Amino acid sequence: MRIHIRNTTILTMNQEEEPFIGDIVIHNDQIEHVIRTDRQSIESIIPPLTGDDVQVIDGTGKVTMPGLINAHQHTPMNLLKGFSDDLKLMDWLEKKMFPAEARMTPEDIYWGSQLSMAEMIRSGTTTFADMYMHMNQIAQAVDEVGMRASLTRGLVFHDDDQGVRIREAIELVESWHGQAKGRITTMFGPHAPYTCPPEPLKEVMHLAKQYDLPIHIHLAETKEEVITMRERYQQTPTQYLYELGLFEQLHVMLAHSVHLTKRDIQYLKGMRGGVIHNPVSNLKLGCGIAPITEMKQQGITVGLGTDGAGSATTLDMFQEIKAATWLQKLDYGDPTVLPAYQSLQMATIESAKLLAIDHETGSLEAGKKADMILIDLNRPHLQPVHNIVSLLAYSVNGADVDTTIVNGKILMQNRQLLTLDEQEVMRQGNRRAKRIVEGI
Ligand SMILES: CSC[C@H]1O[C@@H](n2cnc3c(O)ncnc32)[C@H](O)[C@@H]1O
Ligand SMILES: [Zn+2]
Repeated sequence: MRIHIRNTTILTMNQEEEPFIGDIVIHNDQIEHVIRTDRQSIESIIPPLTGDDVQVIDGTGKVTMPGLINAHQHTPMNLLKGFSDDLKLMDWLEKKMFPAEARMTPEDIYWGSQLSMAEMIRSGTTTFADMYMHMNQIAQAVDEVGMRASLTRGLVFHDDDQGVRIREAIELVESWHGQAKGRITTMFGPHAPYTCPPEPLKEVMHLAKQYDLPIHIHLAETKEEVITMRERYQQTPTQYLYELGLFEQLHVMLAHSVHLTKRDIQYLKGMRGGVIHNPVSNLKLGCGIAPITEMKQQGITVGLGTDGAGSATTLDMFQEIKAATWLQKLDYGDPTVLPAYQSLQMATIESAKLLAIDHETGSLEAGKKADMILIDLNRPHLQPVHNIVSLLAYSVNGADVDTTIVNGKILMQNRQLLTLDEQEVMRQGNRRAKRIVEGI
């Protein structure tokens, strides 16, 4: 099966290549050709593609770019969006989220994750990293819907149930890593320094080494977290992880990383993996501005994620792209800081590096998996077209995405979702959300 996208504006996100007019040919799950037709006729490069096994997409007036990669998510939390706003992180988490999550059934998780997948596909995300519980249900939903995902059983350690959660984390890895035609990968997910004492954290690190898998963890999200860690361990949260050998031994994805000292940034220098910036969630919870410009200057990879819809309130990665660049400009009082292209890199190839799947996705190159989106520029807010990169970073919204393709399969075309029953997902989501939050 081939898909031929004709006469589109292509932004490959490969080594700072400028956008160009061309064609893309997808063969099964892979990109077969990315062809510049502004310089050569397509017929001089490949024979005409015709017949039943070729689907042609007219890309005229559309930009084709790599699918966006949301590197930090809690997909079922979409069911908790908007029920408790304007609270401090710890009040929000401990008084509202944890009690609501304790009421969630495996079916709630299945439908809640699909609600998020519908929103992500609609707004141009093709891959996400998830940390939650009942991960079997999320993996099942990923398999059915067709997205690419890195799945992690979140581990919050209480004395009583440490063994159960670790067993669930191992079961997820053993049952799902490499499944769904290779679209699912897995990691180990100790939740955060303040919920993971040294002994269980060392056990998780040992497992990650044994299975040769990365770690996904929250870090230094609030000032309060820094105070708590100083009281408990006389260390910053980053120093705590560093002293345990985490950055030396493993590929690690660090969500948030807002409150880092200069020395903390030195601890991260040279690490495998890097930092996931979550600017909208950090704004909404009043956490602060992560020092991502400084981290990037030190060679640390910085990707982008929304966090759960419970805090971010939307899963539109185009909002994160804007927030990321604008917050750095504001922080430095300098509009030249974090230019548009770098912000797009964070949402594509840099996030792919964090998920350790940059050999497969994150840029449009022959041989990579066919994960891409088409954005319709035929709208007043996207005209005139002076500069494609500027439009994508500063003017496009998720609702401008026309087509979403993952692993060579079209998940949305002309804004119609093709692999999930959107009405049923919304009906289930609404019904279940009401029951979960009642009385909390
Ligand atoms: C144990 S599964 C993951 C766990 O993380 C919680 N969570 C959601 N958003 C945040 C955040 O911004 N900081 C820390 N923890 C967060 C979620 O409610 C789950 O319980
Ligand atoms: Zn989170």
